[in-house]
Amino acid sequence: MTATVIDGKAFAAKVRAKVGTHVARLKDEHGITPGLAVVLVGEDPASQVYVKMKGKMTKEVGMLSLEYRLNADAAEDDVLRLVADLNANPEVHGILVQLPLPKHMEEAKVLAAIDPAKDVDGFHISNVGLLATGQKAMIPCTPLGCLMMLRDHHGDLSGMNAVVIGRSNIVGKPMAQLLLGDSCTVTIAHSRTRDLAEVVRRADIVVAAVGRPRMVGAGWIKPGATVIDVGINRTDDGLVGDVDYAPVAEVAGAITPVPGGVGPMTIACLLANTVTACCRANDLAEPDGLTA
Ligand SMILES: NC(=O)C1=CN([C@@H]2O[C@H](COP(=O)(O)OP(=O)(O)OC[C@H]3O[C@@H](n4cnc5c(N)ncnc54)[C@H](OP(=O)(O)O)[C@@H]3O)[C@@H](O)[C@H]2O)C=CC1
Ligand SMILES: Nc1nc(=O)c2c([nH]1)NC[C@@H]1CN(c3ccc(C(=O)N[C@@H](CCC(=O)O)C(=O)O)cc3)C=[N+]21
Repeated sequence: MTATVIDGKAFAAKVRAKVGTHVARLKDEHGITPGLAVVLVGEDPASQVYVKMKGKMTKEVGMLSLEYRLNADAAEDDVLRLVADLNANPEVHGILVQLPLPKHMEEAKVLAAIDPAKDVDGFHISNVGLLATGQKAMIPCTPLGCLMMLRDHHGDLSGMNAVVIGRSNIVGKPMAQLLLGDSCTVTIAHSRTRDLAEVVRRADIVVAAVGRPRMVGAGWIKPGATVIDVGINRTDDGLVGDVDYAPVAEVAGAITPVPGGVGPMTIACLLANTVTACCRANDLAEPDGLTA
């Protein structure tokens, strides 16, 4: 048996098309162009690639794309001032500060400075708290993209056993919250988890967000389980996920590839969140199916 490949690239294109339709409607009917501002501090090559991809796709769906680049040795205050300007700028509906920030900056402080209504990453503690209490929030893009693919593949997720490997604030924890919100029985595993293989073998849904190339092997997977690979690891063999793809695909029921899985969905969800933020800011109806 070979797993169904969940084509994140194709799914992301559909999400972006839907976003584009709404952007056109906001322009035609309300004279509003949703705007996304991306802030990049420093010259990390991977971050530069993502920021470039984000800018290109933002423009493709008809939104305003603003990019701000600061030197790696910029002061934290420079970033805070820029964020304050963007908070006050009516053309900007979404603000993303690319992570990680240089070590001399306090990430939590910078994230807390972003207007929660413009926090399209969903990293502000207000949005984290709203998600945790089941209220309307901005949802982090990577977990949102994973949830969309899972709902599309399974329909109802209620009662399924989900294991999330990784407990970061940007992927693991919000992913677990979303799965709980869809009534999964959720386990969060991390570096101190005992007998990870045995924990993962109980899962109907596995989300791997670790950052260790090909860590999740075929022997960990319950036959027929759905495997979502969030990992992006650059190795000598090129870009690989946290899942040992070929052997796992022999056991799993469905699997996302790397590249072409979660990554493109992350960017599509960023655009979706920007439209959602723009609609909320203007008291307009939100498009269906673009948030959790
Ligand atoms: N496709 C996309 O759009 C995105 C992809 N990514 C990728 O996803 C991966 C995870 O990212 P992120 O959450 O930011 O990473 P972090 O490094 O912040 O978190 C990694 C998590 O994995 C856990 N972990 C590390 N080693 C092990 C192990 N041996 N066994 C079990 N758990 C372990 C850590 O546990 P502990 O907490 O105990 O240290 C931690 O909770 C990376 O490859 C990253 O590049 C990230 C964001 C977006
Ligand atoms: N504030 C903030 N928000 C983020 O969402 C954020 C961030 N900081 N810092 C870095 C991580 C990483 N991330 C990715 C986005 C797209 C792909 C993506 O599209 N990947 C392609 C491959 C691209 C390639 O070849 O490198 C794919 O998987 O098919 C990957 C990773 C967002 N992140």
